[in-house]
Amino acid sequence: MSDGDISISNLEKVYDDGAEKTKAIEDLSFDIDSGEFVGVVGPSGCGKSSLLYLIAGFLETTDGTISVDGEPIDGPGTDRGVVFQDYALFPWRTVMENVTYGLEEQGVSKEERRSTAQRYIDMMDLGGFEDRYPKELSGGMKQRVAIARTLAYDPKILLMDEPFGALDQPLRESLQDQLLDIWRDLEKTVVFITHDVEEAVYLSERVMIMTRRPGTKKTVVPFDLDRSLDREEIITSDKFVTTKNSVWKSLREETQPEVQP
Ligand SMILES: Nc1ncnc2c1ncn2[C@@H]1O[C@H](COP(=O)(O)OP(=O)(O)OP(=O)(O)O)[C@@H](O)[C@H]1O
Repeated sequence: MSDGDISISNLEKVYDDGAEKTKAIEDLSFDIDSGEFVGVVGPSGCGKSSLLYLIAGFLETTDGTISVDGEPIDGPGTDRGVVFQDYALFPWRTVMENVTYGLEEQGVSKEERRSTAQRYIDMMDLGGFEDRYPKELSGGMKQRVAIARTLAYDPKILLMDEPFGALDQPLRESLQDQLLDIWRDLEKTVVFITHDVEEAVYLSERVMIMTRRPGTKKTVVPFDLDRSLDREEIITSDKFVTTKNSVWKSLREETQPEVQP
């Protein structure tokens, strides 16, 4: 049985605010298998966030379809969880109350909510911080709360929009490794947007490079890193370096200003 696969077919997104139309995405087709980790990179403004929010069901497509497990999506659903760069926590709720939020919405009993939330709080190394408020936490901790909150309602698909973009390098690295552990243990499908080519290659099994706006799939680079190795061995391996260079070159073609004749 498929569980968390995504099929995107001839997707188009045009924003129309009445005065102006902006075509953000044009004729994008792409399939993601259940349990796969896919990185998405592309020039600024090429439609990466739009793509993610279309998959999330926050935005309506202008044309084309997005299906999850063969069913066209119809708005947001608990089969898909979104993690934003700016955490989007509820400031008036404690860590525990933030993490139980989705379960409250699902009508889960208080006892079960707390035990489920505790599992993900512990998984994200937040034990002892259950009663803290977001303003009392560092950026890395806030993002761990946001991830725990999303995992708590057990979506099959994690949609991540530059989730580590605001964090410094050591924190980014530790959250990247934590995310890889979660992905392996919980077998989620992950779509991960980033500006950072190294991050995309380190985390993913395939990277989709988008063209400049209107964004579409330029190319997809698949690779197979030896995940039994540690970070340093991976990022210095020939396969990693070659893959990173090929993604970088492809991206650069899209970000360089067009050559005038
Ligand atoms: N609500 C909106 N109304 C009008 N235009 C929009 C809206 N949201 C996004 N756009 C435009 O659509 C295009 C794609 O935006 P989007 O945020 O999806 O790109 P992005 O690749 O995620 O950008 P970045 O890398 O800078 O975050 C941009 O030109 C943007 O200005």
